[in-house]
Amino acid sequence: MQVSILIIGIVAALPSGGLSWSLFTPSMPSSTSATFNDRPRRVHQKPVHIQMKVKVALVGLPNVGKSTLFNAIAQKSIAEAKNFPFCTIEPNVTPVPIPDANLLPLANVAESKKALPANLFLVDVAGLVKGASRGEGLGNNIIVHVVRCYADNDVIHVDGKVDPVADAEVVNLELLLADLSHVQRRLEKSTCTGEEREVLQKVEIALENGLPAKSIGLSSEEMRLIKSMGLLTLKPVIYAFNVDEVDFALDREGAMKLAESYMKQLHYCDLATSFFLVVSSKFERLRSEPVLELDEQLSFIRLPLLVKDVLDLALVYTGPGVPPGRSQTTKSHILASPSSVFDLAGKLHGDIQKGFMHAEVVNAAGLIQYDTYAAAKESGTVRIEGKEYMLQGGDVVLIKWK
Ligand SMILES: Nc1ncnc2c1ncn2[C@@H]1O[C@H](COP(=O)(O)OP(=O)(O)OP(=O)(O)O)[C@@H](O)[C@H]1O
Ligand SMILES: [Mg+2]
Repeated sequence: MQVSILIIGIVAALPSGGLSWSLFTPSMPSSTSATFNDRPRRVHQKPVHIQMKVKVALVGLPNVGKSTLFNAIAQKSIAEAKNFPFCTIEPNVTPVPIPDANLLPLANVAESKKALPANLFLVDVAGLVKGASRGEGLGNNIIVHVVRCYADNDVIHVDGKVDPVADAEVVNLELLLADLSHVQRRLEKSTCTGEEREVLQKVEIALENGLPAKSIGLSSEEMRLIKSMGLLTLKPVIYAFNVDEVDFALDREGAMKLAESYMKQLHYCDLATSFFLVVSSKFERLRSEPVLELDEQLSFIRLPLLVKDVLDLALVYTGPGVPPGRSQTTKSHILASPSSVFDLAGKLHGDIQKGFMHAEVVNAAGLIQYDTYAAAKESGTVRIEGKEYMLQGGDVVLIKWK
């Protein structure tokens, strides 16, 4: 079995509009920093409504390593990853747990038998090629665009040579064209009127000029009007530059710098809402259990964490406080943002929402200071909230219902 690495670094567009290094490899100097100053900055646009089931699509040219990365992140050999283009035809989907340092301590406090992390759903789609825009990635919340950087001559490249920027642009253009044809089809319909038509006309002009829809700074109201179309270029993008594992092991900083320079050369890309990682997807040291805790050795698990940050997902917990014997599980949930405690009750069970009386709420970090839920309650750390209470990330919730 080959022992190899997959290490990730990120240059992320911060909500402030600036770009800064955020590196997770311990050997990288924390002072490393870079800013893209050569493009106009736009305000980071967060998606307004997130589904409970968060889907992450891996897109890219054929044979760039999407399925290999999919298997590495899922820690299972699910997708066939072989050295020939269009190996993947039907999409593969797998749940991927979001690593969460709070979950096991909370399960201890709750005396739960099981700890269930919140999952993202990773979707490995067929390779995209020039002129074949079919809207892959529709229905997903975020796109992870896998770009081949590894040079291995034995692995076939659809265009005969490895050129990360040219490859990424082919895919970006395909995403733009898929949206353009989608928007134009909608505009042809007589039912497309008023404000919706105005927004789509704006989007059409942007797309015709090679600009992703998200780059034009649509308001939340405008986003809402066209949300059901699921336009690809409105979704946040994480570029995953898939590099040779040996090169990356020898010079991580060099690989990061190179990836950063690729980002700067992209045209059909909105840098303000784009993020990148450097990965070496040929990671074959699979585990039998999903990875729940952060582990620097297995730093590919940073991808789910980055997705969580980019989509601004809040995690809340249930389980602690339920009398031992009744609940066996401490569970983490991804919330649509913003969500009330009443919404969460509905997600748990219709009867719990129907019979909702009040909720006990405590912050996870506060609760794990105590040995038991009862001790936290006695100390006054646990609050009582009504159904309008808007949940905060890190809330531990016990719903009282009749
Ligand atoms: N970092 C890497 N270094 C070297 N080889 C790699 C790397 N990542 C993937 N490969 C190899 O590239 C080939 C294609 O990988 P994979 O099947 O994952 O691509 P894919 O993008 O899913 O392709 P398709 O679109 O055809 O389904 C495989 O032989 C895989 O082992
Ligand atoms: Mg594949």
